[in-house]
Amino acid sequence: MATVRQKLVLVGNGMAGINTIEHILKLAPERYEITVFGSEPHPNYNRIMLSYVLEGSKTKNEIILNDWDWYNANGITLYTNTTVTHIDTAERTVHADNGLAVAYDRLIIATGSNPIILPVPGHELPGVAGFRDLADCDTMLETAQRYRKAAVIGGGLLGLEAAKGLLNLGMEVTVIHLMADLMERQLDPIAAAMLKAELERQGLAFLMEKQTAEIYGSERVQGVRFKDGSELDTDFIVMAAGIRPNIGLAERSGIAVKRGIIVDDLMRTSAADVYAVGECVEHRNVCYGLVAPLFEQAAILAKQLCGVETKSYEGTSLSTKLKISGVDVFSTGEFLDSPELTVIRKQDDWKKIYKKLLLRGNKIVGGVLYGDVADSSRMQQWVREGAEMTEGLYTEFMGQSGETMSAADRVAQMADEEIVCGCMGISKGSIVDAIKQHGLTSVDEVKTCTGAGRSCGGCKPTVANILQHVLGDQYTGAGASKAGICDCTALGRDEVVNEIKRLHLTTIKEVMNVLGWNNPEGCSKCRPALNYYLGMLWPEEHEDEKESRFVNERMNANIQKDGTYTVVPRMYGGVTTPQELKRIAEVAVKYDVKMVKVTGGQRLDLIGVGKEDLPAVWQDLDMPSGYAYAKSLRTVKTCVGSQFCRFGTQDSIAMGIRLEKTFERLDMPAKLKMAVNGCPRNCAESCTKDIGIVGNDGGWELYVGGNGGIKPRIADLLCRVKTDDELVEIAGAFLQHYRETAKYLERTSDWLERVGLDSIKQQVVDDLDNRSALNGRIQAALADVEEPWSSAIAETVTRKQLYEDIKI
Ligand SMILES: Cc1cc2nc3c(=O)[nH]c(=O)nc-3n(C[C@H](O)[C@H](O)[C@H](O)COP(=O)(O)OP(=O)(O)OC[C@H]3O[C@@H](n4cnc5c(N)ncnc54)[C@H](O)[C@@H]3O)c2cc1C
Ligand SMILES: NC(=O)c1ccc[n+]([C@@H]2O[C@H](COP(=O)([O-])OP(=O)(O)OC[C@H]3O[C@@H](n4cnc5c(N)ncnc54)[C@H](O)[C@@H]3O)[C@@H](O)[C@H]2O)c1
Ligand code: SF4
Ligand code: FES
Repeated sequence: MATVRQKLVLVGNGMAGINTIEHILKLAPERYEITVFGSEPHPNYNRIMLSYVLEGSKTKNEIILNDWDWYNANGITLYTNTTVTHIDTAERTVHADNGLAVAYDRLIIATGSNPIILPVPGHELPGVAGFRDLADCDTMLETAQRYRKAAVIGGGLLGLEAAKGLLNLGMEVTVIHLMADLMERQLDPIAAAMLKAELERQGLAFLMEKQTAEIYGSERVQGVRFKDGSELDTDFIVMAAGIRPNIGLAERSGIAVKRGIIVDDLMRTSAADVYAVGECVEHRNVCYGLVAPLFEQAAILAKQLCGVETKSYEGTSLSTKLKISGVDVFSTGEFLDSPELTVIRKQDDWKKIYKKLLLRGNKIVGGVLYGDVADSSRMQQWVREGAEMTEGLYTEFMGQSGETMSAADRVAQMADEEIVCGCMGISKGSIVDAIKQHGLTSVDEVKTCTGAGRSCGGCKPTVANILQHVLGDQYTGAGASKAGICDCTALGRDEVVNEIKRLHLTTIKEVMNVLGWNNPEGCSKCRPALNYYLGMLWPEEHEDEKESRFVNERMNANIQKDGTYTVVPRMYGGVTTPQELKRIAEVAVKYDVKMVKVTGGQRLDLIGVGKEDLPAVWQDLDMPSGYAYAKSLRTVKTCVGSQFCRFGTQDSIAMGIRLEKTFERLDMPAKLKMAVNGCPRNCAESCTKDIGIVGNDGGWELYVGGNGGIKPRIADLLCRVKTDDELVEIAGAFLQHYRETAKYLERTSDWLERVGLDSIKQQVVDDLDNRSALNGRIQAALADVEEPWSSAIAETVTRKQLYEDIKI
């Protein structure tokens, strides 16, 4: 006879509660019939990642931790949009706001916290929001579309992440802070001042030591008035002045509460068989607001509920990292100087690096890092185990920082018990064991198997370094050819691009710092690749780092073996005029070029121009650059087509010119060529082009992925279209999809073989929403391109430095 399952009810579908259920499902999957109540309409999601949803580097779907199928597959009954209003501890039943009553044998309360909304006059006006859940995120995203000025009240972790998110959305943001120092609960005044200076540099404004007295406005928020009488005009206010444990339900139901729901070391509340976990809890007079302690509590509670022997919960020593790109700040344990503590400090105002350790007696009790946080995990370890300071540890801390060590050395030096993933409490040793035992080969596999990287994602670069350390050359995340990056990092191309997106990294230096590059300067492989990925991801924000480009792209001309250059002006669609030809001839004579050559792409090449003459040649030609040197659209070769050819069914010249004018100048992963033909006779040879177009009676055929170079490949038919506009739209979607998913230097022919024609068809032809989104993004990127020759002529400094070797 099957055993009857006990009824387990969870109130609160958030991170701590569901983490407890995940443990229970592993420990005793048959033990409970599980019911979950959640006030929000979503399945369990990663609240930490709301900061990334706000800044646009993650979608809402991407932050779902357990989707609807997970609940079904594990036989869990989930009531979303349903708030439990009362617990009858005598009847062992919970009652919800929709009239539902569910009996329990065991009950977990995991109701989290609520943001503190300052009860000042005007706090109920439209335009005042908290930042706690997906609904708040939606409010902020919508507001940023319609309004310009935002104020964030509270300069703690949440306030600063909210402020940076709103800034990235294009708002003017002022942070209003009560205290003299930002993040005064985690940082000392020195680190706080460095942080403020960096955030000001990134564009945030600050009003310090300001106490909000009133929010004013007639229909919606118009401004804030402070106790000192000063005011700030604003269209929107985010309150991020701390959180308060959500204890209303427990209190109403007669369960003992103070600031939080009181629990003992086994997470038991004052009511029989009722447990609590997460931010709603008060344990030994402490309420937590970070996931690491909550996950520790969850693991202990799950064991307790499954009858597995467990240690008791003794509290957690906290460490924090701010999730803002370009700002590396870390704090653990105690962080303020005081007379009874010994301070070890290293401050470098030029490199903007600050490190501090605090000792009570000789025991390490806390510390702060700013600018270089590579030592964070070992520092956390020292504090966690209450390590005694020794000569060896002192030299380790004051000497070579983890940042200047190679990644391999850093990982090799880590002790097995050193925690790599602070959120989930996972050590280097357990990651190494999992890699070896389960044959794991990627960061994602480590995440699925061990949980490391599942919360804030901050440990992923270290996980990648451990994979490389354990697997050596077998780790395919590394190595130039496979990853599209190089040996300066253990991360693969997709991991690097995803992290750039997730962390909103905007410069090459920042990528290398934040993602723990082995070689702090990078190399000739990764620098151009990163420059491309950054420009592709952030077309408006990224400032092209020209010094990271290959020489031909830096010079806007191809260098030849004798040190001279070639100049190829644009001839859209291969069409020129007598006037243009005359000018080209005059320039060729004036600058004594060595040869004038007709290229395979239907234009003219002036070969043998001296470097110092380049700007003058471009100026005299008065034609745009043909990009013959660039990873970009080179030529659009056209046949004669219906304008003149007897067989022509389509105007290939007009279409070729339109395509060239639409897509020229945009950076691509590799060089790119097109051809347009007026009929299937295919005189302009579409089959060997990245995009080859063939006209027929009913419209156009679009071929992709052709190549006529070292590795010839005949293009595949992508689709047939009826109108010119549809053709340009699909070409745009194809190009953007290629830009976003190809490895740097990967031609469309290799890319197509790798990702598959069917998948490309689905993304750029069949999925109309995606097609239009891709077009939106390529248009945004095209809006930012400029003509390089005229820019070089206009910028005197560039001109002198690059072409005349004059140091300025
Ligand atoms: C923007 C943001 C960024 C963050 N970043 C970090 C970070 O980088 N690192 C870190 O460690 N922590 C971070 N945190 C904090 C972290 O997200 C929380 O500590 C964690 O989510 C708390 O988990 P919890 O399960 O206790 O509460 P929650 O995740 O809040 O879950 C509680 C759930 O219970 C529901 N609920 C409440 N009452 C009821 C009821 N009566 N009936 C039914 N359902 C109910 C709520 O709607 C909610 O969905 C961040 C928080 C935010 C908001
Ligand atoms: N990266 C992370 O780890 C991260 C990110 C976001 C949120 N969180 C967590 O979410 C929770 C909420 O974050 P938080 O920043 O709101 O809480 P917090 O308590 O850490 O910070 C609140 C800040 O608001 C300031 N403040 C209070 N009253 C104010 C007033 N009237 N005017 C101006 N400033 C005022 C305080 O001085 C304090 O610095 C915390 O538990 C935090 O740990 C963590
Ligand atoms: S492809 Fe057709 S239209 Fe174009 S030139 Fe050749 S025959 Fe004429
Ligand atoms: S440190 Fe946050 S997920 Fe690993």
